[in-house]
Amino acid sequence: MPVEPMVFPAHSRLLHYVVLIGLTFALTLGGILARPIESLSLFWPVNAVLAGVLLRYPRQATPTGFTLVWLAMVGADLLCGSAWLPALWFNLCNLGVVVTLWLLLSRLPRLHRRMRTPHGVLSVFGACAAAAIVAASMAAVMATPWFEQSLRATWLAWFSEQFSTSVLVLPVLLTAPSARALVRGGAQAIRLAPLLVLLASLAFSIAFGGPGAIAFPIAALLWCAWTYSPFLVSLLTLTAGSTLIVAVAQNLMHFSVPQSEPGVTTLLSARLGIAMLVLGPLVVACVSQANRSLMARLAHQATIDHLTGVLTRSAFTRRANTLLESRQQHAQALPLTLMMLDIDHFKSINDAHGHAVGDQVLRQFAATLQDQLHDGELIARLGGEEFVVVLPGMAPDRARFTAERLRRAVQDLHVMQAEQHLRITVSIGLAGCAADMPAPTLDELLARADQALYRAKAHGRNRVEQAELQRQVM
Ligand SMILES: Nc1nc2c(ncn2[C@@H]2O[C@H](COP(=O)(O)OP(=O)(O)OP(=O)(O)O)[C@@H](O)[C@H]2O)c(=O)[nH]1
Repeated sequence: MPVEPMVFPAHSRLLHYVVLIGLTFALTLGGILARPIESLSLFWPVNAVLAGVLLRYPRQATPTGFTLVWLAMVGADLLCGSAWLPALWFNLCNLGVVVTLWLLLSRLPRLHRRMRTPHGVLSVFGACAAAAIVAASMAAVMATPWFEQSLRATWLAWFSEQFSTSVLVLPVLLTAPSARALVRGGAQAIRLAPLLVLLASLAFSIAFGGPGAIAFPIAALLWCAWTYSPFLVSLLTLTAGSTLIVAVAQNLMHFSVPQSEPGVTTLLSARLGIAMLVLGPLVVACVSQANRSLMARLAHQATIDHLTGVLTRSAFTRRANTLLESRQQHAQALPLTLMMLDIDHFKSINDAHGHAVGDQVLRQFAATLQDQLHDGELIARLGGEEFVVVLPGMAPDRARFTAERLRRAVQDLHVMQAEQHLRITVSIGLAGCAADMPAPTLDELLARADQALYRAKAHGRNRVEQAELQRQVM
């Protein structure tokens, strides 16, 4: 889905444009001051950062916004002493990167644009390559008059720099969690081992040297990729990639490719190699994240009933069995009660008002029960309009009062339907064991509570019936 155009009040739009101009100006100034005199910078992250910001906050991605970005770049360049024509033209090349990335990526569905799918990661790589081709081609047009390099060498230098920088920088901005997600997620401990191994393998790459050494950190990066979030992995690929590029540029890794083709320098070859190297870890990071989310969703679906938000039958069975086993292990076993609850004449609600109203009744019924229960007490939906509650530490005689309270709360419940109040009642059967009695199995408890429930229905509904108390001594 493309990014939707948004309408904002004039003063808010103006403020956003001012922020965009300030950001562009500061980034460009920083980039120029950091680059060696009279040469192309080792990194020019301005274009990728601006594209990332505009993709995340598309309010200013308008013709006016792009023009202001260009003017701010030109202004910063002129301030640093560039001549007018090169400043205008080369910043138009830079703008070409921002606009191409925006045009190609803003049309992607959000999931792909935020690199949550392998398709998204590959699309970002493709868009970075396309943007680098646009900038390199534009720059090469003016290469001969302004550079002492050939057209081919200029094209290759621009392409390799723009491609590698975009591939390293853009994923950080696209995968960065929003402020709201950060607050919701809270502080989380991270496993340090993959990070430490990555740092060690980077140091080893530089110490060992040679062209093959740029691939040494790949194993550690893959370990990071299936351990950390895509955002953290993007930060690590940026750190690892830029460290290696600087190391190659400073000749710390002691290798050089023979310049068989004009313009193909050691740095250019290493830059392209390093850019391609980070593709694998980024894909792995997004696949593992998707896998983790899927597992969490499946676990949630298996545990929580989607309609009422209480436990499912299978989750209830697991937890209730654990409860009964732990009761058995105590020297002084605590009492315990299980209740079966069944809404009366629920079929007639469905028949008279429709299934959707029936669902609403089920939701409000479950919410009413949850309101009445305390921490540690279990509630689950066994199926249809039948629910079960377990009260650990409460003997059936006392639990009867709780059951009565639940019955009255349901009786007082008003479900609004087409401006009418719908009323329901519930029948409850309870069974349990007193303190120091042997723990019955869950199936036994359910069967006894079910018989009590049957009696409650038979005796006129909207009532509580209790099964015989288990009297056997442990
Ligand atoms: N709306 C809705 N209805 C459901 C759901 N699951 C089961 N039902 C309906 O629940 C009704 C259960 O009806 P019965 O078992 O005959 O019981 P009853 O009408 O409550 O009668 P008594 O239990 O004897 O008081 C059936 O009509 C089912 O179709 C659900 O998830 N949503």
